[in-house]
Amino acid sequence: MDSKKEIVFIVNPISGTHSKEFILHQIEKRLDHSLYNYTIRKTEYAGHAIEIARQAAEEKKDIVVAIGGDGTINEIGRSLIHTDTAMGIIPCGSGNGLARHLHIPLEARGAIDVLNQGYIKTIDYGTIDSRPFFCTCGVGFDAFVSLKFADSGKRGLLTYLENTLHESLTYRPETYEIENSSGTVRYKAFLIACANASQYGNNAYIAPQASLTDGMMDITILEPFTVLDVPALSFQLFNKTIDQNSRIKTLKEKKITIHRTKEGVFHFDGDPAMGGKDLEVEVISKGLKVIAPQKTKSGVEAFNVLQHFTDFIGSRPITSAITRKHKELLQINHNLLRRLSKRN
Ligand SMILES: Nc1ncnc2c1ncn2[C@@H]1O[C@H](COP(=O)(O)OP(=O)(O)OP(=O)(O)O)[C@@H](O)[C@H]1O
Repeated sequence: MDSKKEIVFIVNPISGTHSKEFILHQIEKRLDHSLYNYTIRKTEYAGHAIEIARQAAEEKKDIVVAIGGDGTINEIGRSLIHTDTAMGIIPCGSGNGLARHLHIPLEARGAIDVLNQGYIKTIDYGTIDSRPFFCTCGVGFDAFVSLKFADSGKRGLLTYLENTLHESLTYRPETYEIENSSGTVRYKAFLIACANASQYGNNAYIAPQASLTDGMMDITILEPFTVLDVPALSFQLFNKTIDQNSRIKTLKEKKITIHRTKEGVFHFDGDPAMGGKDLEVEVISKGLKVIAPQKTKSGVEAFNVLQHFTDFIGSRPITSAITRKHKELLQINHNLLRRLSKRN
């Protein structure tokens, strides 16, 4: 009998901005073929990964690997929860929030090495309005941006930044009530993020204290702020200290209900969905097996700072990459200032 484990790789061809051919080549070259048999499936439409992963779990495959971003991971993860099939990740999205939280290398070779090591850990997941999420979900501005981003037809950090800066100038905070087992509190908020993992992706730590294995959800409430707060908030978002900002309130809960004044959009792992006025958000302890590095190296923080930088500039020669990004950021700043001055 063949004692090798069975892997199904699911490739989302539209995730992120990179070609997937290099990754497929690396799988052929680097995956430990003495341990694994594998098949590769490409998604043909949104939601396809849910079906492929469900079938793989029914067929008792050992591992389903997402080659995509958090949206692909969400589709695969929700078909694998409470099964014996583990999820692997070769990060290939625009943000890669879950992969980054799990310290899975962002380049294919390192991610394949993690599969070869085959260490399995079991993580929590959440649900919002009965839809599973693995990284973050929420209402308010981030849900609104997820809708814009889904409509834009382009992916990537820059598209996200453009949408975010553009929309933040006109977005108005709303009033929400958060109900937990001990009562209900009212907040005026720009956004409410419910986090299983600590970040949205791109090392934007909206809930720096969040753990994937504590059975709890970290809730970050961003109250109304002014343009003057933006630099500190942006810095703290990437510096893992946003919870220290005076405009931020934090809660740790297993289950809440968010009451809104009207129905509208919410997001789960960055994908938008429409929901009613009342949204139940809950964390379910230890529901998904994932393949992840067994130990994170000491000096992870130093590694991350370097990673932020290399992720940002990509693999181009440093000088040309900096010049290109610099020009793009100058253009964004220019547009931002133009809009701000128009409003004043
Ligand atoms: N073949 C396909 N055609 C169109 N859409 C697809 C296809 N396959 C998957 N999708 C959809 O693409 C969406 C985006 O994928 P994903 O989130 O993996 O990439 P990303 O947004 O670039 O990365 P991240 O979420 O990390 O920022 C998913 O929600 C999924 O439903």
